[in-house]
Amino acid sequence: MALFERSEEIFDNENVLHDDYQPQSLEERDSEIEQFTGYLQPVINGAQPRNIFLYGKTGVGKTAATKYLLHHLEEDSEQYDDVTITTVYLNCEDLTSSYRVAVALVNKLRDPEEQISRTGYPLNAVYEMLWDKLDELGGTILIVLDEVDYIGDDDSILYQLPRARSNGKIENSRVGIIGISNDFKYREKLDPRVEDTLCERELHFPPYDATDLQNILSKRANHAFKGDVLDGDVVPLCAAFAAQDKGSARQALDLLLEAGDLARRESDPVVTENHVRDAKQLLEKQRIEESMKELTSHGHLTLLAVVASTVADPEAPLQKQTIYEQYQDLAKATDRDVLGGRAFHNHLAELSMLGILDRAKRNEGRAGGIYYEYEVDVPLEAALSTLENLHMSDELDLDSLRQNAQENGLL
Ligand SMILES: Nc1ncnc2c1ncn2[C@@H]1O[C@H](COP(=O)(O)OP(=O)(O)OP(=O)(O)O)[C@@H](O)[C@H]1O
Repeated sequence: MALFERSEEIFDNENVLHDDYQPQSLEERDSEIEQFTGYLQPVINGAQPRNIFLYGKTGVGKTAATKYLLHHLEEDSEQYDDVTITTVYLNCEDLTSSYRVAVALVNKLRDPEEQISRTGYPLNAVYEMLWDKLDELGGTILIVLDEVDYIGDDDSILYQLPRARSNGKIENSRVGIIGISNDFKYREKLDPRVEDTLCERELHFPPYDATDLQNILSKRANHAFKGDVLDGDVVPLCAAFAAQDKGSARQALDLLLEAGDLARRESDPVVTENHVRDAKQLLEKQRIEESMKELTSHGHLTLLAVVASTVADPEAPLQKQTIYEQYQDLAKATDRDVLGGRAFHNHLAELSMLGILDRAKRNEGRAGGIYYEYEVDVPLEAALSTLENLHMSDELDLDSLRQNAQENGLL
């Protein structure tokens, strides 16, 4: 008997729900697409392209809209003999300096046999190679720098590229940059000269609400699933969960895919609301586990201290001192050096930044000053089961913690 057999009950084409699938149409983004199209219009007119900056939280369609419009722009430009467009897409996640971006651009533009190595050249030499290649290509060259904030402070490329023509580095081509970021503070951090050029035109993508997400999901679900395998409340529930959280289409699609996958794994003929709820728990647990990998054992103990303090007194608002006392006991119980207050505070801040804890600022009036209250911002079950899977759980009695949590109605 074969170990693997093709299963055909649930999905028609599950790839449609994957992140890298490029949808044929974009739902609920009419006004953004209209504005974006207007910004790209000079390209078709054979004029100097605008530099465009797109921003908005993760999963709200910035990349999808860019790829969708550039595809149409290239296609529609074919009717004009005097317009040639080259588009280059770069995700800057691993490109944390101008040097790296410049090398990546040279290599994207050059043929495979002419690639350059990622080290060993002076920056100016790489820039020269880049100008030569851009000039050789001619026409309009649109460069998408996704996650542009990863480039960091060493961002001379963002100054050089848009000015390459006016500074006489290139003659035959017109270069336009499309920068994309989900870091709202990025703009403020830019050198004013870079900001002026990079953000010549800007476009904000707001989070989706539940109705938007329902429409996006329904369209995809039609292609992804076999007819009649989705219970009526599955798509609305995925949309509602994602809207409550971040308003991200990616999150909603992930949830729908995972729910379908669960139904398939359990050999159920229909995807139901329960699959969605189980999928949500599973994804949350995976997300916490992923984030926890970045933490040290003191970070793990800090989370455990918050969980233990919550279980001990579920109603009490948690301040740093209470959690710190729990943490000290836990660190001693596992034979670790106890961190000082400041270092401990940094762990609380990091857990908040990762979205595992919620940190609320409180103001005690004139005398008391400002302080923070903390609570676990993910399902307690997900936090606890993640902690139970860590090595150090052998050194601690997490069974009784789980039992107490159950007795207090927290699980
Ligand atoms: N309006 C939409 N219609 C159809 N699919 C969409 C829409 N918006 C987003 N998606 C889909 O959601 C997923 C995430 O979108 P996208 O990658 O464009 O988000 P993003 O805003 O660029 O996020 P990030 O900043 O994390 O890269 C993709 O699979 C995309 O196809």
